[in-house]
Amino acid sequence: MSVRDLLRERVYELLGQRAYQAFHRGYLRGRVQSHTHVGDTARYTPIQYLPPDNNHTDLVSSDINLSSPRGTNLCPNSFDPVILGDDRLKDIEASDWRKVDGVAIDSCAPYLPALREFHSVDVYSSGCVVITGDGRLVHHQSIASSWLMRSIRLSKMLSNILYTAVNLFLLCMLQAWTNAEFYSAIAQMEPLLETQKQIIEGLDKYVTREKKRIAVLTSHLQVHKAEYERAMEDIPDYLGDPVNVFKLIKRLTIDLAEIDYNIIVGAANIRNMAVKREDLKYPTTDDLAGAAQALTRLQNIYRLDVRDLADGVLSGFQGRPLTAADCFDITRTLYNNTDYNNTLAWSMEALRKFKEESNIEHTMTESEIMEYIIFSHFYIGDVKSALEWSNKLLELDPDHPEARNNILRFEETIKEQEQENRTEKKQSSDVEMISYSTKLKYNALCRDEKKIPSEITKRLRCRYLMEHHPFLRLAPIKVEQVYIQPDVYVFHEVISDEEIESIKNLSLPRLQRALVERETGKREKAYYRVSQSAWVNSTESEAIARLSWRVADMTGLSMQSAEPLQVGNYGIGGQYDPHYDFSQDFSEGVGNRIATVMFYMSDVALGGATVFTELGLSVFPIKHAALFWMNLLPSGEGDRATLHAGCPVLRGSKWVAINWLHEVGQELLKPCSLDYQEEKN
Ligand SMILES: O=C(O)CCC(=O)C(=O)O
Ligand SMILES: [Fe+2]
Repeated sequence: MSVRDLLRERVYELLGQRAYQAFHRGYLRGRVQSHTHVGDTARYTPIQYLPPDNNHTDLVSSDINLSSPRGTNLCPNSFDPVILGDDRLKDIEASDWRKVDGVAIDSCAPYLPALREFHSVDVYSSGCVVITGDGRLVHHQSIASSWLMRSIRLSKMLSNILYTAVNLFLLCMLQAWTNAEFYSAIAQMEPLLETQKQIIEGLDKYVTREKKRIAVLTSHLQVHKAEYERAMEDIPDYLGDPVNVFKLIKRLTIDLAEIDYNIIVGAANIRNMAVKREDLKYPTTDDLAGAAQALTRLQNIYRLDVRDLADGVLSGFQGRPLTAADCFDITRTLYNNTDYNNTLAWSMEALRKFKEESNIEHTMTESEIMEYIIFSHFYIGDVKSALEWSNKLLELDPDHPEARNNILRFEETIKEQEQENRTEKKQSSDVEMISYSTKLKYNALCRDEKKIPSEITKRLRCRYLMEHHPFLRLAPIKVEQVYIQPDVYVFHEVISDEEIESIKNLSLPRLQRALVERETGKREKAYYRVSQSAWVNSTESEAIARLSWRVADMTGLSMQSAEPLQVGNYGIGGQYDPHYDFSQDFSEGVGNRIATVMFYMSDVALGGATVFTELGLSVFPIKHAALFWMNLLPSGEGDRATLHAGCPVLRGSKWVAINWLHEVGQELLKPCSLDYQEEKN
């Protein structure tokens, strides 16, 4: 097949009947080009087919991008045929240069769909030259320019829509935020994986679209640069060539329109991304703060090295290391929480990792990390170190806008401090609810470091409980005594897998951040109780009703005044600081909480012990078991030896179900066939 035949065939294929006729009528000349594909952008290198009689063959751009803005390559093949014959050029020069009044045809239609959509003219195609329905050739600048105008209007419209979409999105998120908290319960985290899945899918599509778009823009950029360089070599010579003039105009009209269109498409892509998010659940900055605090809690209680944590090592478990960006995000969150000691530790890690990750493009800079180091030093009260780091910062970034001022400020502060002979240590804003010695005991017990005295351990017994119900004669309960006076028991295998599942399922949709009662009587969130809980009633499910009977059998107490079952789930770092279960005020109605029965509905891979700080007792969760103790002395007064806590979960998820039994109904009963603990003097 001759090149000309090939050309004819391609013209027909690409441009359809009308163009084919035009071609035959001699309106079209062309040349076949070889091509290579770079991504989605085809680059064209002319091969020789130059009709000997035609002096204007160079009019064809040799570097045209054929990708459509919507990502479909409308012209995947190597054809770029719109060449004006001499006679047609004359036509154009004479009159119709800027007029379009019919059907346009040419080689390639990068923004054909847009033209179709935004123009009432039936545009078949577009390009540097169009052939009108009656066979006239016109430069289609008029299409391009009116389209440009529309693009501007459209882009304004799009940005308005985008703005509204973002607002809507934020509104929806706000609505979701009002009742959702994620970090405080592992069970709440699962929907976030669905969110992540949706983000992956949306982002994947978005990135693919954007890559195509950027490829188009990149290709334009390259053409612009190359032509500009060529022009700069000899401007009069370049502009003296009419072909160059034409091409320059073309680039600044049609090509520019395409560039503009691609930018608008980018905005539309973003809008589509945002809209998809409405139905999903998103954590908030409070969750981020909670998760960062959880990490520092684990660090403090389990004596974890920040460096280990940053490298993903959790008490010997090798997990995923954190990146410099992760460490920096933790740094910022802690700083916002005014936790300057931990900010310092994490900013140092961020800096270390930043230097290690020299091959990664970071969104933060080394200077920014150093700023956090400087200010955490300053707020801790170590102004000398703040000064030292400010000097380092200035060395790194001599134009840093703040460094010099900070140095002056720190130098002055140091002088003042020396004069006053004092150093001001700023404290973290957290108010400790428990004494420092209790905190230390709590931490040690969480690490399982304390041992109960041998005079207690040697008296502890394990036995089968059979006496409270005839049924127990057939299936006695295994009771392990873990402390004496106050008596603390573990009942083994007292809740089945089916019961656990049914209770979890019932409570899952109701889980909410657990609250604590303030002195004012108001129930509020508190950093010292980080978990989520839900109340479930024995009338709601057979499993709960059964459990309630079992509690009565196990303890020998009445359930007459018991509270509904409280189901709790802890997230990573979730905990409950040392507290009493009894109320310290006079309790009316059903009386005070006389006893606690806590079912463990999960094992916990690491951490999560229930600890009694006054007793030196740590009980690690064993799935299917229940912990039982009496909170009140026989006098009805609260037993302060029952001060207890739930340690932070270091790895895994902790599920508990707690029954608090009240005084009313117990008058004639004795618990567990054992005596109340002795009243202490
Ligand atoms: O989770 C724990 O181990 C203790 C929980 C507790 O003491 C409570 O919820 O009152
Ligand atoms: Fe408790």
